[in-house]
Amino acid sequence: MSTIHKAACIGGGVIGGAWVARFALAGIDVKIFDPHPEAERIIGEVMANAERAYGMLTMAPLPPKGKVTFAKSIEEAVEGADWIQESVPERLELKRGVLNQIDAAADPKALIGSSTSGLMPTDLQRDMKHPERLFVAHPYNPVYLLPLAELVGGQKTSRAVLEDAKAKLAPIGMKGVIINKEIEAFVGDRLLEAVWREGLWLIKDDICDTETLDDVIRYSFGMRWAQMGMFETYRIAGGEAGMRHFLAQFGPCLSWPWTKLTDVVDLNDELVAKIADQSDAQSGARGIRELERIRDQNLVGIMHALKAGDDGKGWGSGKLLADFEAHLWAKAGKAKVEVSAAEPLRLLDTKVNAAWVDYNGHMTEHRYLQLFGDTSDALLRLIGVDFDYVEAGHSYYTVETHIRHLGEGKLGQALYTTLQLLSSDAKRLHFFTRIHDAATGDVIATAEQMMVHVDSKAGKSVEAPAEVLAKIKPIAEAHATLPMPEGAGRSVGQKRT
Ligand SMILES: NC(=O)C1=CN([C@@H]2O[C@H](COP(=O)(O)OP(=O)(O)OC[C@H]3O[C@@H](n4cnc5c(N)ncnc54)[C@H](O)[C@@H]3O)[C@@H](O)[C@H]2O)C=CC1
Ligand SMILES: C[N+](C)(C)CC(=O)CC(=O)[O-]
Repeated sequence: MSTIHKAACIGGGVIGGAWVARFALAGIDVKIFDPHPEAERIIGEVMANAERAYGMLTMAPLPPKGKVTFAKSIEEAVEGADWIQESVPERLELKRGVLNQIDAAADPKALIGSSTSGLMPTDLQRDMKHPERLFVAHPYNPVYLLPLAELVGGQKTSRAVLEDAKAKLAPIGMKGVIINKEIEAFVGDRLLEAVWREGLWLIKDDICDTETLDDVIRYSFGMRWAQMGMFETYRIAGGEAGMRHFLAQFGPCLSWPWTKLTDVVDLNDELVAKIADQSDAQSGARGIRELERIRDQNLVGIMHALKAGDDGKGWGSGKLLADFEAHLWAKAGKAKVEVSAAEPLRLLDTKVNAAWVDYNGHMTEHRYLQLFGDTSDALLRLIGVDFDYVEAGHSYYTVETHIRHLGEGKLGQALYTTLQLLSSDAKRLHFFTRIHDAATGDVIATAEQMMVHVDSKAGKSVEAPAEVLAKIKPIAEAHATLPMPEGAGRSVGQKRT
């Protein structure tokens, strides 16, 4: 698999800082050059929000975080890098100067991506000595969560470079889409600019205020667009006759006065003040980092929902997340778990993250089940029941769970889980899992569970194969000597009088 070994980020503002987080959280060392006097603080804050978001996004084993260092010059930053991402302000002359400097100092084989939102790559690469490796890699904010990068080549960009860039983005959880032809603002910003322009008119003409306009988006088509794009959505809107009927019905609207798109609004001081004041009234009570955290948590929730889409196969960005997680599990290899007769298996280490906390201010009940499920998944991987095994048509299904809540999990609290095998046979695994407070070792919850080995295609229980049973045997033998856990075999309730 084609991978990035070392990255350089030139410019570490809103977008550059989030590229740094994307690279570092994928385990890639990053060197940054940004002359801003507060660059380290700003990137540190973006990094903290990104780490918080990844804590919510996935339980898959992220690689050790890449080293993030600051260079004193472009030359120092790009030394040894095989992917260099330019994210300086959107001014052609400035970008050209920076890209020429990168080009002169970098390894000639290093890929150079520009974050530009709309400048043509042909214009950017004009004076470069190795222009074939320059392309636009246009991301979306926040880069560490939104997976898309539009890959756009200029006249001198090699097609192989675009393909290589696309391949190198996959292992960091991103989807590179190669755009056929260069055009200002590419595809995404062409669409966004159209909506933005129309929005400015609606505010200027007092049709609505910024809050109403945002509500119209987020309670309606904004939700649709997260899961299907424009054409698939409108195909459904055409009813059983699909897109042809949709076009026949709504095509005539194109000639109605529904849009002012051909007129550009005059963004004068008066309109700027009007929009800024309305935006302050709408969102000014919260700081930008707080808004970022709210946005990130919502985006994570959307991706989780989409991961379960299409009957669990995953859909759109959720399917991409599932693929990324499978890649992380495969890369991490088999976890080294100590099988001992002295204690249960320690299978999972985690922290209570913000999305797990409910209105009572502590970890909400279904997150306990999630941790118990993640722990039993870790047991299954240990005995060879991994993604390939499940794909081939067999698995273990949970048939019974009894959870006891003995303490609280608070935001940020470090936890670990342990699992004791109580009994097993050719079909069944019966085990007892504890969630511990990592600081004290105290048990805050337990679950007793039974799993049955199944032929998932036939939909019936069957005996596990010899190689799986052979891996269960040493665990069963070791755990046979452990005392029966307090609480095992309990049922819910009190005696009826
Ligand atoms: N903000 C957004 O939503 C998006 C922005 N982009 C693109 O990303 C690029 C950067 O935009 P933002 O991050 O929003 O701007 P920004 O203003 O937040 O950051 C730009 C950074 O570049 C630094 N810088 C200025 N001159 C430099 C130089 N000579 N060498 C190194 N660093 C230098 C600045 O100190 C600043 O930290 C632009 O091309 C923009 O079009 C792309 C997608 C979304
Ligand atoms: C406003 N913008 C043109 C810089 C936006 C983008 O380029 C993409 C995004 O994140 O919306």
